[in-house]
Amino acid sequence: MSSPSRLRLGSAGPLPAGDRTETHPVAQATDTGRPDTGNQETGADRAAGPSALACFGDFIAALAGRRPALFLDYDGTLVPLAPRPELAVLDEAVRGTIRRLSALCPVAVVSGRDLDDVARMVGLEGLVYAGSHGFDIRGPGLRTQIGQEYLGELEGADIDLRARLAAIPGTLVERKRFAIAIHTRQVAPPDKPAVAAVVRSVAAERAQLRVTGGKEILELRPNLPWDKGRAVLTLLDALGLSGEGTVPLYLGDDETDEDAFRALSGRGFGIRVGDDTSGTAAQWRLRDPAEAARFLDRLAGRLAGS
Ligand SMILES: O=P(O)(O)OC[C@H]1O[C@H](O[C@H]2O[C@H](CO)[C@@H](O)[C@H](O)[C@H]2O)[C@H](O)[C@@H](O)[C@@H]1O
Repeated sequence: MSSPSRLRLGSAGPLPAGDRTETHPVAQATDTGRPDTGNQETGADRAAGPSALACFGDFIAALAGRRPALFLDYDGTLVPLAPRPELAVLDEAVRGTIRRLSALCPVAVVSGRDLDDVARMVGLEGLVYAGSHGFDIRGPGLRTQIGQEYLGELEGADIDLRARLAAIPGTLVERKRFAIAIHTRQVAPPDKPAVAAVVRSVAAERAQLRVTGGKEILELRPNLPWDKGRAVLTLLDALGLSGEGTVPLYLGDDETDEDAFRALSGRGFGIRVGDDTSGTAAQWRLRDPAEAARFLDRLAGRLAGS
């Protein structure tokens, strides 16, 4: 993505209303390109929105000739979830697909991970990366950080959390520049409520921070009206991608990605990755990161041919 040099907090304005205005064709495997025989739809599946892979032709039709701007979540979307963050390594083939896509359309990676961490895991130059759930953004000619005045509070909370969680086996505290993740994936089920209680207690003592959730994770982040949705809307404006010729696509698997799905409602398309798509604001779905990889590969092929 080419980019201007400055972004400011609030430049995205308030989130759009949560109503969904798009209508979508009934899920049918109508793609005239490569048929995808492994993704048969069932009525139950369809309730969550059509598969962007099984219904690839419909998906392409919904773009209506507009150029996509691609926003990609990392964990659970580009890579399967792993027992620990450092084990969620991007497959080389997927890296190649993202590289190919970045030559065909704007691509940004929007992650809960620390900015440097996700940029290293993806390992591609020239993309826009938004780390710490959009609080920390970097791209070619582009740099912005939201909530620097909260860093002291985060530092204090990090120290408190580590001290108070040390006695609970399996707890992992991951410090990102603008957030702290407390992982419970390795914690014994009976101990998980105790971890949550500590996190909520630390947050209650620090009004500058708020708690958000995710898959086997609790996070503390600056108590600001900022999230992945606001970050994506701001990026669209800042990168000159707000015109009618561009359609933003956001792939994500988790509750923090729902902020982006809601923000893009009426303006682009959300694609929820994962089995459980109940309650999502996304209009499309993909079963898992493997399907997401196949979808992205197919999208690259289609964009290269068009
Ligand atoms: O926005 P994302 O890119 O999806 O990042 C969300 C969080 O992802 C990571 O945690 C998750 O993935 C881990 C590795 O697979 C898994 O062990 C953990 O249970 C998941 O919650 C990352 O470590 C966090 O910092 C991100 O906020």
